[in-house]
Amino acid sequence: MIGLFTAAEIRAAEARLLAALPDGALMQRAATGLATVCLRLLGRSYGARVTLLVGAGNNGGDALFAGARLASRGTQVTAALLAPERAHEAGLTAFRRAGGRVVAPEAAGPALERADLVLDGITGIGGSGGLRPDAAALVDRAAAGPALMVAVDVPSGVDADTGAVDGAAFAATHTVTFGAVKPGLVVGQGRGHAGEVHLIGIGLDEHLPAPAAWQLTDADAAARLPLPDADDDKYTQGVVGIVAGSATYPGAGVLCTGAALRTRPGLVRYAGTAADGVRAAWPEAIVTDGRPGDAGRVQAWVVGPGMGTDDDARSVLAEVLATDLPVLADADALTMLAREPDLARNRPAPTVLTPHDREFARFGYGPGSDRIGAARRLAADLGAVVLLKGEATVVADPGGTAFVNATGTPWLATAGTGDVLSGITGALLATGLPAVEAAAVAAHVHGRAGQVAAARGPLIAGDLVRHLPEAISRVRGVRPDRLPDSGA
Ligand SMILES: NC(=O)C1=CN([C@@H]2O[C@H](COP(=O)(O)OP(=O)(O)OC[C@H]3O[C@@H](n4cnc5c(N)ncnc54)[C@H](OP(=O)(O)O)[C@@H]3O)[C@@H](O)[C@H]2O)[C@@H](O)CC1
Ligand SMILES: [K+]
Repeated sequence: MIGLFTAAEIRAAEARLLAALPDGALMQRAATGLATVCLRLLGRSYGARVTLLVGAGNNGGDALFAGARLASRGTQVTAALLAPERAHEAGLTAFRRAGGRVVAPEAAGPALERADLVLDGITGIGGSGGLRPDAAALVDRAAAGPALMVAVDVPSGVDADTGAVDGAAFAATHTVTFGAVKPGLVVGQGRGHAGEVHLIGIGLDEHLPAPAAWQLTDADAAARLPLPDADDDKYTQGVVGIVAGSATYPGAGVLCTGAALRTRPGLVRYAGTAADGVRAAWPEAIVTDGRPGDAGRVQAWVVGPGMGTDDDARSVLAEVLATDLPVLADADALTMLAREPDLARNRPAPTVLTPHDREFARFGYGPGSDRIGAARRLAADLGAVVLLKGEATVVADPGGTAFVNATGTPWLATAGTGDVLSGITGALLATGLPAVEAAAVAAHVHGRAGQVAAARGPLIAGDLVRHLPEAISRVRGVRPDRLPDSGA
């Protein structure tokens, strides 16, 4: 798992490390790693053109030292200094000594128009709020040019902790970040501004606290996806119950049940008024048009997608939440829970809520630009796991542990994809995974399914269900055309 660390946590760790190192050593580590990534991206040093945007802090110092390294290898490097009298002194000396050229921001136009790569060293973890006008103007000019855009540590104008962008910000294609990945690089608007993130180790790890926020890799997700073994039967691999869809709108029931089936628990039961549609689509499911209590034993429930919000729906929701089983509540169930949050508050078994922004807002919290903070707050309030959907979906548990999903794609923003996510999550809850992990792994797999489906063309929700087996195999690192014979 990849730990995500706030600016305050990084500063505290840096302070401990700095005390043990000679002056400037840490910045040299950062600048060396930064110059190495730039050279790799440029593909050459001699004859390449690089322009630095340099602020008055240590972020500018990193850029100047990296610029010095590039200049000494034959790259033409120009630095636009936003505050010449306050630029990092040792960095500027090294830069000039290596043959770097310095210009005022107003005179940076030609250097930006000709640059192969622009290095953004305006602000890093010390930045706050929207970029000031002079910095914003420089960033705008850089964006108009043809260069590869590389951010130093954090794209300037992006909040390192939350990913919030309040005004102008550097839109990077690559971000070279030091010591640890910051949440703001992977969540909210920051994710889109950071581009590909390159982590440079500077020896911080042993000084960092235990992370409160994580990103899963494929290997982390794969380790949590159960594989059947010789002793398993259909009841030992998890039985999930689905309450979704209606007689008039069976679609949500069909998608949710299909997604649960294709996540491969032992058994999927369906209870609800979309029974005919679900039965026709999925002969593998055990279907009743009765109430959840008529469905037979399950180990987790999914309730909500397309079920409506009338009195019947409310009483079915209450019945499911009154069980001592894990429950995933989505869509119409969230609308009802926003009115009556006590139904979900502090149940004896885990509850997972999966709102998108508008559903989240009905609980009265925003979510605003701090998506991790918002998910944590609602989770703590309700004593439930909250999965806040987005391009980078956030999962938080009541204790504050959070996961930011890395596999999202904008193609997932279409009708029915939420029903699919609910089915996947419910199936994983039924296998006994801790609820916060079930939700995080489900978001990961759902995103991979989106990527697999989108690679074939514009996707609809049913494509996600069809491609789930391939997505799960890919997460496991198995190429679908090289799957071993079953039983091998
Ligand atoms: N500690 C270490 O050893 C190591 C640290 N490292 C590096 O240091 C970075 C942190 O450096 P830092 O603390 O100096 O802050 P930094 O990110 O340069 O920002 C301060 C500057 O931003 C400016 N500014 C602020 N808001 C602004 C706005 N809205 N719009 C415009 N400007 C704004 C602010 O202006 P001022 O308020 O002073 O006028 C000041 O000039 C870190 O991200 C990493 O890159 C690495 O080398 C590893 C070793
Ligand atoms: K920066």
